[in-house]
Amino acid sequence: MAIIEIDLDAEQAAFEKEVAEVEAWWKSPRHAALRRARRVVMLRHSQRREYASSTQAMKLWNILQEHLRNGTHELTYGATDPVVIGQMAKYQQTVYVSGAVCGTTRVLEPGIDHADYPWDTVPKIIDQIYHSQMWNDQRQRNLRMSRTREERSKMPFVDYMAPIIADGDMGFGGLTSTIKMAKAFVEAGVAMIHVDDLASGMKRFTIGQGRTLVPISEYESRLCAVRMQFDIMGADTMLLLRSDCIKAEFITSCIDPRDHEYIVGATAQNIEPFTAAMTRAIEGGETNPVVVRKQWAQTAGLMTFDDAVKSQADSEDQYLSYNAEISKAETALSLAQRREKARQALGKDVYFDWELPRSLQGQYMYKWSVKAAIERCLAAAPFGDLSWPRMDFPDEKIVSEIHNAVRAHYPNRMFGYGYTNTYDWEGNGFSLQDIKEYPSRVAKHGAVFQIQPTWPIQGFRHYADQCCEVLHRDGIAGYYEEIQKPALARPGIGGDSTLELSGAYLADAFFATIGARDT
Ligand SMILES: C[C@](O)(C(=O)O)[C@H](CC(=O)O)C(=O)O
Repeated sequence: MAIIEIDLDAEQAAFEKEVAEVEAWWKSPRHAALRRARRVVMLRHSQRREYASSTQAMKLWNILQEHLRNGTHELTYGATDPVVIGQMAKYQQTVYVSGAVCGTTRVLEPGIDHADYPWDTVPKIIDQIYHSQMWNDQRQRNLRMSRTREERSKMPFVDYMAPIIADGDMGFGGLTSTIKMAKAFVEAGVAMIHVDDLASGMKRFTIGQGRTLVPISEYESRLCAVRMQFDIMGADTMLLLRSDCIKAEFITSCIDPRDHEYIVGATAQNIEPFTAAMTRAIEGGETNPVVVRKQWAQTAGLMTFDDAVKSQADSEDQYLSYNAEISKAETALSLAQRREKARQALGKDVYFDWELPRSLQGQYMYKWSVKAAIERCLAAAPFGDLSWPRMDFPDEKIVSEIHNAVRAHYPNRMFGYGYTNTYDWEGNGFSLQDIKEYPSRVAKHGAVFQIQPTWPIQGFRHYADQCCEVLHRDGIAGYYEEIQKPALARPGIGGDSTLELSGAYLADAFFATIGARDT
């Protein structure tokens, strides 16, 4: 370590110059001047780096802006395998990396999408994918430039440098983990990540329990942490603001008044807390909270406070007067403020207790609504580039309602949209033609980036089953007949392109360039 004489004026001048550069950088259309340039520059180290993440983010930004202008959309798969991603580059403009897929297939201890995998799992996969993209790009360039112009005119040029969009889940716990995750993603070359408002480790798919949200304030802190880290690195990396409000059933805390309108309480008097019922049920051998809650709810009179006012008002006019009062509020009213307004309108206290339904883990019950989803999208909007009110069922009406409400404040807002493996198209009355039209319809509402994220689980299982059955049933002849021959016959898969795709000639090119004679 060298202790050196420093010119304080020069140090100050360099610092002020960098602050001015950051403020100028943030004047671009993509940046809301939400962050504090001086604090950000104070958090930077002295060696500035350029990141591929910025290059890929601007490439993605331009792709999505083009779709926004044209009312079209990018629809891509989740994927983690470099061979698969090499093929996707022929058809899709981007690559998505799913947390559920990584948490199931790329970790020592698999687990489906409780997001309980290590925070650096997905960034490391992005790093591997980005390196494979660069290798494909290098391989292709060497092959093309070893051919004549005439030959090249007949060779398809594949843009392997597809921007990668990654699942940052809920940021993996504390804000320092979120910051480290964001840094690792930028260093790996990601173009965009999404971070959501879910609680860590609270997804209980197997028992059918709904998702658990964190308070809006915690969600904002997560997003601010990610944006701050991008700014510290001077990276143009994009942030997709995901909210899982739709179909959420719980929230971890009532600390933020903006959530109070949606927290559910008991209105029946003299009932025992859910935790007492649950503890007794466990002692009796029933451990599924969904079963116990269903039974307990029958006598609890569960509803939001506003609904409790409506049910306990002595007249429609009393409730209308309450509703008129709360509708006038400029900011979200806390439960205490709602209680006061109800007391004035009804002339009595409204019985409502949101502590009674709390789970053994302390979660409050939550009643989602389109209004709640809109408010969360609006709270998050200043921190990122696209919004994604995640839903796992097709409903263009909800999409348009939320997107239009957000665009009333952010006119050119772009949106993400995800399809899950269990999308119940038929159950929602969709014909095949409706399904064909749906992505373009939601694109017209700004959903320019759409994903089928868990294809590597459903699709791979499907085709792996087919291939394994062929080998099991017909041996290598079956492999030859049903897989090898069709693959070799397919352009860009087999034949001499197998050699090209393998890139074996690249090593020859290295040796030829080195001039090595002993190979
Ligand atoms: C997109 C997602 O976060 C993922 O991990 O791929 C999942 C996918 C799924 O559950 O089908 C999600 O939408 O929550």
